[in-house]
Amino acid sequence: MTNFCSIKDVEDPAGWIKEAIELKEKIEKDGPFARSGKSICLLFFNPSLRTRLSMQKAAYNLGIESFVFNLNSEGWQLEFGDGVVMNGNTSEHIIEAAGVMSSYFDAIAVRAFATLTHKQDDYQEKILSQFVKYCSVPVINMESATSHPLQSFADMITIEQFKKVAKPKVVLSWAPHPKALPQAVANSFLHWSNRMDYELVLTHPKGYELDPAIVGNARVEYDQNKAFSGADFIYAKNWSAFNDEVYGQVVSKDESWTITPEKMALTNQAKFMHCLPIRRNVIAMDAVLDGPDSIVITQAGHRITSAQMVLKQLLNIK
Ligand SMILES: NCCC[C@H](NC(=O)CCC(=O)O)C(=O)O
Ligand SMILES: NC(=O)OP(=O)(O)O
Repeated sequence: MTNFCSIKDVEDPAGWIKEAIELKEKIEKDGPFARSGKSICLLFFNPSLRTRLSMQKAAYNLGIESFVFNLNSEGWQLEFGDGVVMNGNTSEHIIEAAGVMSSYFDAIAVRAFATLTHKQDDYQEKILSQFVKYCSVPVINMESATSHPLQSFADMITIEQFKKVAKPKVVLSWAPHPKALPQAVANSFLHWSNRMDYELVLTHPKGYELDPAIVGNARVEYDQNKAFSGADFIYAKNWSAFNDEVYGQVVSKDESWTITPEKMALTNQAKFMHCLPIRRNVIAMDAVLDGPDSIVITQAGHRITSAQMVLKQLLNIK
């Protein structure tokens, strides 16, 4: 594996889940690895709590030094265009920035959210692909325009930990949000769960259809109550519209889609999941988040489990 940018970089997701749990258990038993002499740069164009801290903790557990760089507030404004006359606001080209950082570190991890205004740039992964192109060391996706594989890998580890039947019913449900959010988490969740042996259902209001190529074998059910019936896992997430004419827009804030205890009662005592951060009483009610079936904290804990596996593989840590 040369990069970790999407599920395409992972041949055997089920094998990875197993190995990630073994690695977690080994670290819990034996403590952190000895210093490896390796180092990683965590580059953020957007805010983060879990991704930043879980990557740093995973690096610490593997004896890797991590350096955080909040590029928007602390770095030069980067230029990504080819052949641009740089007499405007951008001070440094990705060509030099990536070249220099590759000479300092053994891997570069990047968080760069979708623009939500330029669909083509977003779905061609304009920013992440430029890092892949110009970095000479592995690149790790810490949530790009269209995917968040570290999150989905953690989500699959969590489902495997909590599932009570061999083939659980897993429901990805849209929920309302005041702001326009990316499709990355939902896309990645579909990428990964399509590779698992799940009964996969996607539910959202009309107008929130996702890329059909990514939806894959998930069954789309526009009636949220029907989707929830008999579910073993409810994964809530908001995303903005994908369709061309309304790309990146909030086309509905329908409050009837908020996850309530009444809706959870339709399920097979489903576990409640969300990638966090979550808007309480908008995405899901307090009673759901504070109830016994919410596993969001364990899920966030597995961000370390997944990050450890990715770093160990990419940096060849023994
Ligand atoms: N990395 C996890 C989610 C990040 C982002 N959420 C957000 O921007 C929420 C912001 C807010 O609630 O104000 C998203 O949906 O892709
Ligand atoms: N779930 C997730 O990626 O959280 P952060 O945005 O806080 O990193």
